[in-house]
Amino acid sequence: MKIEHLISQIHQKKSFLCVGLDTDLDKIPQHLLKEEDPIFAFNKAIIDATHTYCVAYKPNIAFYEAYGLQGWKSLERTMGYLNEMHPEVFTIADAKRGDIGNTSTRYAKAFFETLNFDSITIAPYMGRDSVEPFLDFENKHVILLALTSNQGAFDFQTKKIGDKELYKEVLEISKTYKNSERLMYVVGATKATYLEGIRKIVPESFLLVPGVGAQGGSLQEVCQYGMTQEVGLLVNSSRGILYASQGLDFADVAANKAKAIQMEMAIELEKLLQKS
Ligand SMILES: O=c1ccn([C@@H]2O[C@H](COP(=O)(O)O)[C@@H](O)[C@H]2O)c(=O)[nH]1
Repeated sequence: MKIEHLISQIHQKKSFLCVGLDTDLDKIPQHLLKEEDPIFAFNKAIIDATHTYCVAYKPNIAFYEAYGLQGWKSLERTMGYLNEMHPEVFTIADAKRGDIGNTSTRYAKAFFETLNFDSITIAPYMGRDSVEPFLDFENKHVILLALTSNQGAFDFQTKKIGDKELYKEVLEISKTYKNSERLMYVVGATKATYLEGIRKIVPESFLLVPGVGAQGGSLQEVCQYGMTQEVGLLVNSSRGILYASQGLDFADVAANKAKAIQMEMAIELEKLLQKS
């Protein structure tokens, strides 16, 4: 998907919400377990209920790989459904891959060609030749982990190399990669105040921001420090939407949760329009 298409969706839907499809058989409503493919049945119900309130879906691949071949089939069906029924939504494979070049190319083919995702999350640790193979694909995007939402982010990402923190080096150096205009970055909502500094290095790049909802990050703070003229944000919520109810009404309750976030986003987008 072209970035202009994503931006136009954000303005049309007044939303920059990404719904995380972290589908866990231990948490989905019991009545779905009798379905032939419970993961897909749950995802389809969630997509049908939430697609008007969000612009992106992010299946976290771990939740599918955990169920082996059946999980992978459910992921394929979910992507097939999204591509056919909602081709306007941006899709993110939260896979956190990255390896030596020829291996990265195979990962890229798996997620961009076989599964037809628009983007994939990548760990930057193996450097340029592990990331650039993913950047070879036109209209596909690489979302590089910069400053993650978890506590462990402080183990390495904020440590200084010389006078600069590692996550800032990731941002600076990755801008020199071939096709770097296809890069986006992950920054946790729990690290919202860091966004001001991050925007000095990547003023226009889209940021995928997980960590609102279950992890306690603030949408308003993320917007205050991270929003650009072109919005530049995709804010993810997974458990806060998916598992708000485990009863028969789960999809309606998920829709209400997504709508509540979308309405807060509409206010932030209105503020942006007022400023310009
Ligand atoms: O820094 C990161 C990077 C990825 N994630 C992923 O996002 C979702 C968050 O789920 P919630 O239920 O909304 O907390 C999940 O798939 C994580 O693996 C992240 O949280 N932080």
